[in-house]
Amino acid sequence: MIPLMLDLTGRRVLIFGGGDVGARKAAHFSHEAEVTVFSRSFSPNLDGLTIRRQEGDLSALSDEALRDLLSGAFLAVAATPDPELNDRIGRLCAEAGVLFNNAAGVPGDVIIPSVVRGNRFLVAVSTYGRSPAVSRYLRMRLEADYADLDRMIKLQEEIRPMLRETEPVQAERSRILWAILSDGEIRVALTADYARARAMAIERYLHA
Ligand SMILES: C[C@@]1(CC(=O)O)c2cc3[nH]c(cc4nc(cc5[nH]c(cc(n2)[C@H]1CCC(=O)O)[C@@](C)(CC(=O)O)[C@@H]5CCC(=O)O)C(CC(=O)O)=C4CCC(=O)O)c(CCC(=O)O)c3CC(=O)O
Ligand SMILES: NC(=O)C1=CN([C@@H]2O[C@H](COP(=O)(O)OP(=O)(O)OC[C@H]3O[C@@H](n4cnc5c(N)ncnc54)[C@H](O)[C@@H]3O)[C@@H](O)[C@H]2O)C=CC1
Repeated sequence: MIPLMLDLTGRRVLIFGGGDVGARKAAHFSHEAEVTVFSRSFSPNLDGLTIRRQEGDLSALSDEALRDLLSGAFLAVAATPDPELNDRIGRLCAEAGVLFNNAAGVPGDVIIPSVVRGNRFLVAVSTYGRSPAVSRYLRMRLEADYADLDRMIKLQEEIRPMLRETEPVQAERSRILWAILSDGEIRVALTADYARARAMAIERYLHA
């Protein structure tokens, strides 16, 4: 498995099965991709999402009809509770060259990770499918322990060009940026008052 960050704007994503799991997978994609959920029934968790719904029974569909559904899709997720049905969708995806994620059955070529997202960063966590609970646990730990991360990135983004003006030696610029990153008092200030943290960083590390 190799991690990638993909821009799915305008790409078609198909979710088969609209239960709570299908809804979570749909939410993973629907803020960017064109998501269609094909299912016999639809979880209330789908209600707030920007998706297309297509109602129907997958077991009644021929391979030909399923291939038609998949045509033009970038990625498909099988999230029905029937592993045989999910695996059949997976085989058709492999034939058609459509990326495939299986919520229950033979793993596809895509894993949906736990995601920590800020305005300025993105972290994705996987356990290779061995323990989704651990992925979730790590996600929650990262969210709790690095609540100031977005602001730290903003601070680094602001300080870097300032440093380029005042400090000609790259190794020294790097050392200063690391010192700001590991300054506990700046980290604490960042959670409460960005301007104060910024002033502290400039005072301590740029005017030294
Ligand atoms: C392989 C994978 C396939 C895929 O890509 O979907 C997969 C598969 C399976 N999950 C199962 C169970 C649970 N999954 C969750 C939650 C999440 N599952 C997610 C991803 C993945 N799940 C992929 C691997 C990710 C990795 O590599 O770590 C997350 C990260 C992302 C998301 O879904 O959005 C999201 C957490 C989001 C977050 O909160 O951050 C919980 C809830 C909980 O933990 O409370 C439970 C119940 C507890 C438990 O069983 O652990 C079962 C057994 C079903 C059964 O027993 O019937 C299977 C099937 C199997 O194992 O065969
Ligand atoms: N990958 C993951 O993250 C997780 C996977 N699972 C597994 O995912 C599966 C789905 O879980 P839930 O969403 O909770 O189940 P659910 O029973 O709530 O929802 C299943 C959905 O699939 C639809 N469906 C079932 N058969 C269909 C068919 N032949 N044609 C059209 N639609 C059909 C149903 O109408 C329903 O909307 C379960 O097997 C579960 O074990 C469970 C937890 C996490």
